[in-house]
Amino acid sequence: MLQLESITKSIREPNGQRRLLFDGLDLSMFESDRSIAILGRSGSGKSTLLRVLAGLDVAYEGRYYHGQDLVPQNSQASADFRMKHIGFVTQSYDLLDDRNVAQNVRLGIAGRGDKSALISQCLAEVQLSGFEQKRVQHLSGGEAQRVAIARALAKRPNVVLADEPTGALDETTERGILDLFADLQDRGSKFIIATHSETVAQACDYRLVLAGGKLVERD
Ligand SMILES: Nc1ncnc2c1ncn2[C@@H]1O[C@H](COP(=O)(O)OP(=O)(O)OP(=O)(O)O)[C@@H](O)[C@H]1O
Repeated sequence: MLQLESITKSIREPNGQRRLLFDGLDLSMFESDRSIAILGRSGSGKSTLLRVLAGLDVAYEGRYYHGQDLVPQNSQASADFRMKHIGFVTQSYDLLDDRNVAQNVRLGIAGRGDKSALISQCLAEVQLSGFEQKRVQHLSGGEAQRVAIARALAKRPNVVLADEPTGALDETTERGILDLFADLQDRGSKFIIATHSETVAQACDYRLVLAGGKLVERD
């Protein structure tokens, strides 16, 4: 369903030298896969990999397929691809402070018109019914995380990418988010999660480690 083939990407270090971040990296997520954890030490490229998968970073060599289609490597076409197929929960949630919860979830839905029923349904899915009018700066970390997830789910994406989704949360809240992910997977959503958390990794079907510019399987 998603396939990265021989992805190569280099970055420029602060000292001006180029470093090979991805060195012929391959990744396959099949229709039957529910969740993949991407592990690896800090700086190994996990967030960059998610940005490539989201079509946000198109500066790479190699091929990225979504189904039979090659994912485009120009910004406008890859933005269309992302809007259609990918839900992205970033490390910092990226909620807009000057809008309420419903308006933030609305940002994840394409097209015009009243989407309030869909917004309420998405909020119900993350156990935030009734939060529509709440200002985002009044949310707890766990609630903000769930609004970011609701926004990612609103377009009914093929895949949800989550970057360190429980990094700033306590253990109980982390458990709640993982239960929510499991529930969403039961209902057909697929997840690729970059994480340092062993708890999150163990909750995923597959664990891959990003090291030396490639993904290798871990038990
Ligand atoms: N656009 C860019 N230009 C230059 N360097 C970049 C760019 N994007 C990322 N990097 C560098 O690439 C390396 C990988 O960064 P990335 O954030 O993907 O790592 P990570 O594995 O997610 O790290 P962490 O676990 O700390 O979040 C880092 O050294 C980072 O500074």
